[in-house]
Amino acid sequence: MLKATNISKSYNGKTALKDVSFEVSKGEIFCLLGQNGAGKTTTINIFLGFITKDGGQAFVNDKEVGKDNTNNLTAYIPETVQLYGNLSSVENLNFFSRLAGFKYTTLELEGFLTKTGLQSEALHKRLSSYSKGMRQKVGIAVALAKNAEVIFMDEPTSGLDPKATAEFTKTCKELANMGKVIFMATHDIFNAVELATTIGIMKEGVLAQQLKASEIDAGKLNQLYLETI
Ligand SMILES: Nc1ncnc2c1ncn2[C@@H]1O[C@H](COP(=O)(O)OP(=O)(O)OP(=O)(O)O)[C@@H](O)[C@H]1O
Repeated sequence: MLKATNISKSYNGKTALKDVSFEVSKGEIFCLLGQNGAGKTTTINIFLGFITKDGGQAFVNDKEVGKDNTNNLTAYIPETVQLYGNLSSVENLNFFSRLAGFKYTTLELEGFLTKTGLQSEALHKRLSSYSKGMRQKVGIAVALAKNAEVIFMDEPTSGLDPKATAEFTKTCKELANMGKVIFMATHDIFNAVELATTIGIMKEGVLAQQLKASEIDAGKLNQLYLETI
């Protein structure tokens, strides 16, 4: 579903990624930890085709990023989801779905939004009144409406309160149960243990650790993280 083979990337001679390899299967959630500047966002940006790599290969569903068209297979939810504040979530979703080539009825659009846990009272209110967690739900609905197979997220729990984080965790698990792949960069060790199937720890552009989340608890992961970085 998602495969990196020896990906490397430098910026002005400075290594950002070095021989990064991993595989993520259908229904898995991969949480990538690492200090600021470790290379997490660069990894995501290469898979999304936002930047080019210097070496190695990135595959989404056996299609190679940069050679085949992988745009419709992926969705991206940045830390702050950019949407139109003067439009409602239904209107935003309609706009972004059409951009991706999909046309839905209002009922279908409402269905995608409520699937993410958004309250039905909020669906026709302007986005400018939404909290960060609510905006994130609209971002997830866009990924669902686009029928993306792989959802990339950057710092998704940053700035979310504990209830919003719990709702987000529940939604991610539902997406994984639907067969989606979730690949996220995060600093949230506790959420990574709760959410991930696989955890990676990146150090200075190298994927230094890869482990099954079921094999570790938050205390041990925290210790391993501090020993690794
Ligand atoms: N556009 C760019 N130009 C030059 N250097 C860059 C650029 N983008 C990233 N870098 C460098 O590449 C390295 C990896 O950065 P990256 O943003 O991938 O790290 P990160 O792990 O996502 O960090 P953070 O947790 O702060 O988001 C860093 O040394 C960074 O300074």
